[in-house]
Amino acid sequence: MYRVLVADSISDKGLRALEEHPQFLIDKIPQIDPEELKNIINQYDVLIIRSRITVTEELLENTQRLRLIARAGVGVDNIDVAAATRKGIIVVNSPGANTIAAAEHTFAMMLALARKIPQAYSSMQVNRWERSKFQGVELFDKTIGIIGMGKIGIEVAKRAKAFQMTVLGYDPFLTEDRAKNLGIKKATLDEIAFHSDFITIHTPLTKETNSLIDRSYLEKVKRGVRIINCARGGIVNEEALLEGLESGIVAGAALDVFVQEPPGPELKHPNLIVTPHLGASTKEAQEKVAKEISQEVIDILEYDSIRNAINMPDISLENQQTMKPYLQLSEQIAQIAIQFFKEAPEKIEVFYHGEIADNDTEVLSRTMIKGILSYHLSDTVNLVNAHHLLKENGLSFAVQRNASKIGFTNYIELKLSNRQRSVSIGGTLLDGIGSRIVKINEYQIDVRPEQNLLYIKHHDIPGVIGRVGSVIGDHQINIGTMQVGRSEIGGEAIMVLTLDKAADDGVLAALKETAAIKDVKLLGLSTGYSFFNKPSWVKV
Ligand SMILES: NC(=O)c1ccc[n+]([C@@H]2O[C@H](COP(=O)([O-])OP(=O)(O)OC[C@H]3O[C@@H](n4cnc5c(N)ncnc54)[C@H](O)[C@@H]3O)[C@@H](O)[C@H]2O)c1
Ligand SMILES: O=C(O)CC[C@@H](O)C(=O)O
Repeated sequence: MYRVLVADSISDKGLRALEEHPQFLIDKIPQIDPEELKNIINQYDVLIIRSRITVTEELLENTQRLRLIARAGVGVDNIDVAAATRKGIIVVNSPGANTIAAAEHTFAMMLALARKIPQAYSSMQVNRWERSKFQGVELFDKTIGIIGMGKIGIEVAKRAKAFQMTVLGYDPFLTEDRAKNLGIKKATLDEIAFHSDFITIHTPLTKETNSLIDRSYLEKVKRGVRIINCARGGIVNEEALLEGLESGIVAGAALDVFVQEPPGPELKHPNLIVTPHLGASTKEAQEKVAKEISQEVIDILEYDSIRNAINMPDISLENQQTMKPYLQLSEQIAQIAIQFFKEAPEKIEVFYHGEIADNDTEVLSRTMIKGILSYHLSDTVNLVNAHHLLKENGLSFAVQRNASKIGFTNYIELKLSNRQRSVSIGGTLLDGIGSRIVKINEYQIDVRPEQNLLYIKHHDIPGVIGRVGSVIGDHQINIGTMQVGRSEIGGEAIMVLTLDKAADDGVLAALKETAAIKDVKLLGLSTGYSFFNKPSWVKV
């Protein structure tokens, strides 16, 4: 059972799938205050929020249990994603579900601004009839500059075209071809300033976009420009905007988002219209975001399938079946390799060969890192914080990929090294047969990775195999399979056995007494695979 805290007002209809799922127990506290949240967060596996709650590092310090923060919406600027990543907590959002709502709100704001509807309404509320005071402007034949041509920017562009506006778009990822297909002109930020009658922003708040529309930008705009911000507070510098409105350079502005929400009383001007962060607030969008988030929570926790994580690579439900055996193989390769080390390795190198090299293998790499680090750090390591813990522990990491096959359709090799030693483990997935460990250092083998492997390094002389068999048999342990690999006849060789139960110290000591045996190691492997170390934290 997973416990879920819904700490914001989220559509009940959208949450239905989660509520009806037998594995999830949901508490809804939509108006929870930060102090209460801090006190109870450690009781939950999942936190679902909108933009009201700020998830800080300090809040996360109060939980060892939380594994997933789900943002019912797009912006994750109210979540300290870096702190969540360090703690191994997945952060997901629901991009796209509120795109139409935000694009329509932008248009509602633009029309209200052009026709001074809020001002006219307020005037009539005090029994005035001021027809000439509220003369507006048309959108028809005007130029609109859209900064940020992502999902919402594109929907705004389509609607602007329906109003027969000339559309200029700026986005670092907007290509000439894409602009042409959308029927708009690709422009620079300056061109948008020089030519636009309306400027609307649809970017996230980043270091680059913070105060993007500032005093110096407003010096370049066309006098009488109208500015709309339904993206994030702070992209339009609020003081510069008030100055622009006061001087008349800016004829009007519409803000749905603010540096501080709610904003202070100083953010007022007769030509400034405002809404309290309503861009995503439609019945339809709220149902959609909640439905998407519910499904994501279920998919991640029940099926290890990830779609919209901010701090994890995607692994869709569709390719889950293909990937799962590779995930398990990667983890087992790492577990074998790390058990050859007394001191931690300093360097991790991963080689992907064959068809697998053409795929996004990030999740496999993270699985190997997890397998290596959790040997010492136990279940504090997961796929989310794998890279962070790797850096924190000073290990270097490199990946090489080569689509050409080296004997197998797919081949994964992991090399761990430090100043004392270097170990390479290779594995593959054989069609219809399953996973195999096919290389240990310079030795070719063919071993099915099972829970108990016994590795023996010995001189390639007669009698060793018989001696090993009888020692293990004397200890009442059944041998499943036995594989030998040697570099040259009469030289050094290895033997890898699968055992039905783990060999105890007595077996290992007896084997070590055999003169021809140079090294003996019991390699314990996990069987079954999951992103997290579930048993330790799934509890109600
Ligand atoms: N007011 C609301 O309630 C509401 C609702 C939904 C989304 N939003 C906000 O709207 C914004 C856009 O959302 P979206 O779903 O379209 O996101 P998106 O990721 O689809 O698009 C954002 C676009 O901004 C572009 N961009 C990033 N940096 C840029 C820069 N420096 N200059 C120009 N373009 C830049 C990106 O390349 C991307 O194409 C986000 O900030 C989101 O949080 C607000
Ligand atoms: O939760 C909300 O209503 C705001 C959502 C919006 O700002 C977003 O980024 O998706």
